[in-house]
Amino acid sequence: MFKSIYPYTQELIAEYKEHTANEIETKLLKGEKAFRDMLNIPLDQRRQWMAQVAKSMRDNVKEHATIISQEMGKTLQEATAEVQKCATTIDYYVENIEQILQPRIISSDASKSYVSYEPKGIILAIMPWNFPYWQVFRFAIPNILAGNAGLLKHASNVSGCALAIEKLFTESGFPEGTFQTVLLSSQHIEPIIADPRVQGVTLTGSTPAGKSVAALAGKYIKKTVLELGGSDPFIVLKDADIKEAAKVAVQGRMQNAGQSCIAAKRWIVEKPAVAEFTQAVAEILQAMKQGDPMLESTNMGPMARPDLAEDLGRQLKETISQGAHLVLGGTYEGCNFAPTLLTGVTADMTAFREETFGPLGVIIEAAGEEAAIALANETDFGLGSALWTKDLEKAARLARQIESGNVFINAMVRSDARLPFGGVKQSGYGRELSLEGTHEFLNVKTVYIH
Ligand SMILES: O=CCCC(=O)O
Repeated sequence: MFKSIYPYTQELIAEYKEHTANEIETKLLKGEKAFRDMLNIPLDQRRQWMAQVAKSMRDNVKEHATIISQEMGKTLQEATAEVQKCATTIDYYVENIEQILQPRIISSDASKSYVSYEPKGIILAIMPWNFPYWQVFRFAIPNILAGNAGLLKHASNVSGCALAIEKLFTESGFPEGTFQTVLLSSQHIEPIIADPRVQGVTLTGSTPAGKSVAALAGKYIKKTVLELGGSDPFIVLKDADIKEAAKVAVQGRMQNAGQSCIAAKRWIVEKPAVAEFTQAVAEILQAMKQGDPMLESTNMGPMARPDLAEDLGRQLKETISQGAHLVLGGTYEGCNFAPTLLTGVTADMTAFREETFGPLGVIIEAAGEEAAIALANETDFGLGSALWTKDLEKAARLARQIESGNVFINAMVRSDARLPFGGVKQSGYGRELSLEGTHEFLNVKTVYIH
C-alpha cells in the first residue's frame, strides 16, 4: 500500500494499492492504442484538449492545491502558484507547439531535404514529490501535444496528485490512455522500461535513482532524460546590490521548505560583502513563519517526510562539528524544521559537499571573484547557478566559467517554459521545456527527396 501522510501532523490521509502486473499490461495496451489513435488526430484538436486541461485546473485550483499541500506539505500559497504555473505553461505550448514541431528544411544535394519531428510511443515519467504537479506537467504538456503518450510513475507519497493529474487529462477529451498513472514501487519498474511499447524514460530525482534508471534504460536501448540533484551556487560579488541579493537568496533557498533541485544551496559571498549579507539574510530568516501549510500566515511549510528532516539534521550537526557557526534555527521536530543559517562554511564541510534538501542557508566566504567561481565549481553537481554583480560585462564573462546548465544573473534560478532546463555533471543530461525539451523524445527524422 502507498500511504499519503500529511507532513505537518503525520496524520494518515489516504492509502492506495499498488497496481498488479495485469493492470499494468492493460495500461500499456491503452497507452499504445492512444498513441496510435493520436497519430490521426490533428494538432489543433490536441491543442484544444490541452487548453481544456488548463481551464479545468484554473476552475478547480483550490482543490488541486489542497491535494499538493496535504500530501507533501508546501504552503497552500506555493501549491496554488504551482498549479497556476502548469496552466500558464499549457498556454505557452498551445500557442507555440506548431512552430516548435515545424519541419526544418536543410539544403543539401537533394531536391528537398528536411527534418521532421515525430512522436515515438509511450514515454515513462518517473517523477518526484517536491513539485508533484509541475514536474509532471513540464514533461506531459510538450510530449502529449507532440503525439507521445505519457505513463507516470510518481513518488509513492503523492499518489493522490498522480491520480488527480490522470483524471485531468481523461476528462479533458484526450483518448483514454493518453496520460496514465501507474502506482508502482521502484523495484518493479524494469519490465515497464523493457517493454517495447515504452520508447523513452524521463526521470527527475536523485543522482543514485538516475544512475539505476539510466543503467536499465541503457540495457534496453531506451533514450533517457535525467534531471537529478543540484547544489546550486548563489554567488554574491562585492559590487552587487547586497540587500536585494539577500532577499532573493532567502527566497531561492527557502521556497518549498528548501526542497528544490535548483534551490540556492550554497551562498558564496565575496569577503567584503559577507557581514552585510549575513545580517540581511539573518533578519529575513528571523521573520519567517514555519508551520501549518494550510494557514495563510505560514510562509514555510514542513518538510515532506521525517526521514528527510533527520537527514538534514545529520548534515547540520556534522557541519557544525566541522567548525561552522550556527547563527539561527537548527531545531526540528517531525517534519517541522526551523529556517536555519550557518556561517563559516568551507569546501571540506558536509553542507558544502553534499546536496542539502531543506531549509538550510549556508554562507561560504570567497577571497575574490576567481575564488568564488572556483568554489562554485567545486561540486559534483551542475544544475543551476546565480551570480550577483552590477557589472554585466563581468557577469557575462564569469557566466561562461560556471559549470552548470543555467546561470541567472541578478536573479533567482527558476524554470520557465520558454527556456531549456537541465544540468551537466552529476545533475544529469538532456533538457526539459522549450524547443530543446520538446524534441528530446521525438524521432528527429531526416527526409531526403532525390
Ligand atoms: O526541483 C526542481 C524543479 C524546480 C523547478 O522547476 O522550479
